[in-house]
Amino acid sequence: MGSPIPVFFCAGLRPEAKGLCPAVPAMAVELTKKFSLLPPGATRRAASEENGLYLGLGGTFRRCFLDPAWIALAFLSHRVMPSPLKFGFHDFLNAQPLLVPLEKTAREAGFEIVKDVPARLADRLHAGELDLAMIPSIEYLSHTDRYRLVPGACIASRGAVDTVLLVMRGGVESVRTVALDERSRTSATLLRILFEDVFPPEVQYSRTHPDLAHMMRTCDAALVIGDQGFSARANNEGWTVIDLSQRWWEQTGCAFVHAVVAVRREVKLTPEGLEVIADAPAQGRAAMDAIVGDQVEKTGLEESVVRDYLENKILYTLGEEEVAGLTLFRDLCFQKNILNVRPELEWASL
Ligand SMILES: C=C(O[C@@H]1C=C(C(=O)O)C=C[C@H]1O)C(=O)O
Repeated sequence: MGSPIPVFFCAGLRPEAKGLCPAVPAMAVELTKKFSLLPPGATRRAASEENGLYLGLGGTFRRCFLDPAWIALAFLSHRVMPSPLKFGFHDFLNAQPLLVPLEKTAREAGFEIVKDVPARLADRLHAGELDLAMIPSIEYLSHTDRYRLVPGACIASRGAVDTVLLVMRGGVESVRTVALDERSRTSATLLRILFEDVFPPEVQYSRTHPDLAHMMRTCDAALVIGDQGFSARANNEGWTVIDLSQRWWEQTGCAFVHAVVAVRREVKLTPEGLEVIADAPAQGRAAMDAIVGDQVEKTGLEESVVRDYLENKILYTLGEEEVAGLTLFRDLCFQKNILNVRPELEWASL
């Protein structure tokens, strides 16, 4: 039977929904919300039945049939079925091996995927508009009082990542202005950690739209992340390009964790929810050929580039080495007064 039942139940047991009733706006809203849990076709099935009760659908009511046996089942499933949790995720190329499997399993795990760029996801999670999200790791570290870390999945790298790039017109000593990709929080912080003592002290930072040509016209250097990183190397006008993850690796010998899944402390994850997140890296690996094929078509990049990036450059499992890298990043942020406390990493559990 599955998830359609609660909707029938809601409609059926409300006195105002019985018979050929007029639309009751409040009820329509409630039912419409529940529809996000319905598998495709359920509403059509409901609407095509004869001789029954009326079901709210997008502000109107349609006739549907209600079997008494469904009522009992519906009663039980209705009681245990929560509204979907809003799960924010960025849509960069690097996220696809997690996003593709998560989008497949989201509904049954009780998630609704919401896409945005990393910095906006962080703001939306902070505002309570999202329940959990893949956010820049510095955002998790800055708000450990409000979030817990979800085990299993992350966006990390060990050595060159190819897409977190500092682009400079001249040498580091001549950098006075740096344009920061406005979608980034972690890499902007990593730049400070790696280059604060190397850039001249008067260096000024500004957040801008990630258009490298414009950034380089208006500033001496630019920080770009995500898919724009690929064009930064291709359209290089004699600029110096430094891979920040490679630099981090050379200086620390540690993995770097760019983004993590954080859940608001007041949000309870279900065992299924935790499981699909922890399982996403393996599911992504299993579906890699199809993901690479789709992304080659979507991005126009060479297959070898996409495959190397997704299979070798980006790491998706939040394992021990990634946690060690995240912990070191936290400690350095604390030393540099970017964090004013040195927070413990606290995990989301059942
Ligand atoms: C590796 C990358 O990591 C990204 C860097 C982020 C940041 O700087 O805040 C956020 C999400 C990550 O996906 C990349 O986008 O190239």
